[in-house]
Amino acid sequence: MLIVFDLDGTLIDSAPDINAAANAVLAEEGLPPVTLTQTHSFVGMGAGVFVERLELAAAKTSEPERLARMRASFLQHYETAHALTRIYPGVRETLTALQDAGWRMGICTNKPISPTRAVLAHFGWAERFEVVLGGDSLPSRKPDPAPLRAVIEQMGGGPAVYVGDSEVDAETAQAAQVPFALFTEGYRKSPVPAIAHQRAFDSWADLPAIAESLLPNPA
Ligand SMILES: O=C(O)COP(=O)(O)O
Ligand SMILES: [Mg+2]
Repeated sequence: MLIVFDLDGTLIDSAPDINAAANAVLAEEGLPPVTLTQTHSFVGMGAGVFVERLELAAAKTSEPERLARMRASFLQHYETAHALTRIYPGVRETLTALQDAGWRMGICTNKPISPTRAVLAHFGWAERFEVVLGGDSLPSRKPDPAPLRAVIEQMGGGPAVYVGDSEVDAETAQAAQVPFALFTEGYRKSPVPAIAHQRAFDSWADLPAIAESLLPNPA
């Protein structure tokens, strides 16, 4: 029994730090800041797309040189951006409950792998997840199913469940043919019914039963 998690907006509420890193980059360029709500809407497709969206929102234009500068600076700020990040309520307890119930855990995120590892270490989770793939770990990233498939394969295969907060996660799970549990309190942009999912939840305490229900019935 494998359970694979998305990271930003699913296990952790990292948008306040991403927002602060984004606004530090914008300030360096003499550009106006973006709001936390705007940051929510830019997250999901990895850091490269995030900075593209950021530049366009703040400058209204895209300039290759500025974009390259902003990307490099963003990654630098991102590396240590933990102070405002919080684990969602109930996540720690639920991870322990899942482990006790025999689930093995992995992460499939579009966050670059270096800040991913840094934030996991910050929360004492450096060893918590058996396999962790970031948005730049493979040539493709979500919604391509390859990273999710790779996490499952590297964990040895078998029945798996994916847990995420976004349209991108839903699309990834569907393409990988992995049952999907949608955490509704993250950074999704669409109403819950518009996002393909098998089960939805807003309280982490509900996840163990939901995950169980998503496994294929024993023959
Ligand atoms: O960094 C992003 O764009 C999204 O990260 P996530 O895949 O963990 O939600
Ligand atoms: Mg997410």
